[in-house]
Amino acid sequence: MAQSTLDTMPGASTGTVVVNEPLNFWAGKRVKPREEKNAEPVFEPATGRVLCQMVPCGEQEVDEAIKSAHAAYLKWSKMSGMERARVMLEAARIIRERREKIAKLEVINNGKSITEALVDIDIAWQTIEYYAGMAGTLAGQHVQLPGGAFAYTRREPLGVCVGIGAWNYPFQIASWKSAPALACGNAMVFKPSPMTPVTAVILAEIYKEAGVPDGLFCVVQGGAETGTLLCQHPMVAKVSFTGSVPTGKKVMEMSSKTVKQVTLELGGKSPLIIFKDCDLENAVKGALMANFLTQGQVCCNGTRVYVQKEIMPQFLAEVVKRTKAIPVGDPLLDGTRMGALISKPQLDKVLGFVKQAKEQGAKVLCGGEPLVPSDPKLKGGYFMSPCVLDSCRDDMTCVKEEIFGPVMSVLPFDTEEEVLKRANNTTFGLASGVFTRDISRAHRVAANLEAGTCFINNYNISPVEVPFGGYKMSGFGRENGQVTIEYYSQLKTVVVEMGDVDSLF
Ligand SMILES: NC(=O)C1=CN([C@@H]2O[C@H](COP(=O)(O)OP(=O)(O)OC[C@H]3O[C@@H](n4cnc5c(N)ncnc54)[C@H](O)[C@@H]3O)[C@@H](O)[C@H]2O)C=CC1
Repeated sequence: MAQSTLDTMPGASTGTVVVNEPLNFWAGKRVKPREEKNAEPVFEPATGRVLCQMVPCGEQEVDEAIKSAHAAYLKWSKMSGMERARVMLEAARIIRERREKIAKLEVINNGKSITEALVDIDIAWQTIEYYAGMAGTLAGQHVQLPGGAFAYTRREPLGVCVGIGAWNYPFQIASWKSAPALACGNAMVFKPSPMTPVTAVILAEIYKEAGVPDGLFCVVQGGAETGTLLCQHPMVAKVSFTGSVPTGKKVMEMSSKTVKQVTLELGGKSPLIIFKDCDLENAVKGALMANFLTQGQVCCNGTRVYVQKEIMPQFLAEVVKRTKAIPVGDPLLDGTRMGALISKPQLDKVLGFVKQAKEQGAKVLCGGEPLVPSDPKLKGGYFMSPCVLDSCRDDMTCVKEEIFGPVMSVLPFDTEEEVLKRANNTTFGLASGVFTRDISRAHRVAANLEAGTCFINNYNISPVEVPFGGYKMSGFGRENGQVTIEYYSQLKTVVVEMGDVDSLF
């Protein structure tokens, strides 16, 4: 078996790691690309250096991976929930044991701070542990019918599921999708984003080491073409996708050809509403949490910050002071709180949003500029200073579109009724938040916000036990929580006659 990247990167620091191991995984091992001709460089965001080559899988490779997953599915789905749970708990244990190394590799490929990456890896093993716990609880129902007849339901897996991931949470997304899939008895073929190909294969190695049948969790590398092959493959029963709205629509359309089930976790432009009766200190902290995690590249970020007029001056003064104090730099250093954006095009796109906001009349209170850290090895990195925009209006591009970078847009409001209307005036509906000390108002606002999640007096808390997913064009289906079992399983009804057939003919 090829060496794991984790073994080849001892003492890794920013600017030193090169990944040479094959990044595909099926039939229980890393698989070299068939041909290298479409290889694309993958960059280390903190330095702009080439980290590895991503070689997309073609039709034959995708087919091999799916067939290998199907063979594993036939074995895995026959095991009891408790048997599956034991293997999954072992996988969770191994991840926990290697959390530092996995987190480091994630940072090197993604650019986020090590502090955040460690949290991501912890959430990953917790997700696997949580769904391992649920595997043994999967059960049907018994229904008594007339004349001694009865029916029962069996909760059965779907088969081979496909996971397609985004680049902002590479290892965590792979875990969020695979854990419930595997708990229910499915197999999964996962395609990471072409920009973050290096950690999903570590998860595949760990599942293998924990004892899943060969092929149960496969990784195929590639971009849109490989994703299309996965969505079109007749042996795939379900696609769970995380990414942008336009790609989500394509995934849904392609999956409809063979009536595959689909879960879509798409983008957002979530509102965070701060009332004058809030605890201001907590509201400011909440606004920072809502905007600046993972350099602002988070789908559920609360990027439209509505602040009641009376407290606007105090809010702005405090939020700007704290935003300016965020340590931006080498993401592998413990003291860093903001690393590099994912790519040069993403950085340019975000800076473009800031420029346009200024043209449309917004006031930059801080940040919004390219940043070159003093450490010379970081001079080619994709850094920018976190930005707070004031004097925003609902019709500005920065308030309407998902920026996916560290840019907070602040908007004033007068009344609850007015702010609810404005907050809901969007095609997105992933998340929302409210800060107030008035308990009735908090729940009334939560009930009236059109979004899959509402945070009261906090923001961006996503424990595995609670469902996560969107309203409106932010998608459908859920990840995490008990309900996700329903998105990775199907019910079979078995009707049992105990007497004679009462035929009408
Ligand atoms: N809501 C979220 O969590 C995310 C939102 N985004 C938004 O999307 C923008 C573009 O980022 P991308 O990574 O290009 O997002 P994307 O939506 O194009 O890509 C997400 C995943 O889908 C795959 N994919 C692309 N085209 C496909 C197709 N035709 N069929 C099947 N799979 C396909 C990609 O390879 C990747 O794995 C970002 O700037 C950001 O605004 C990006 C990532 C995550």
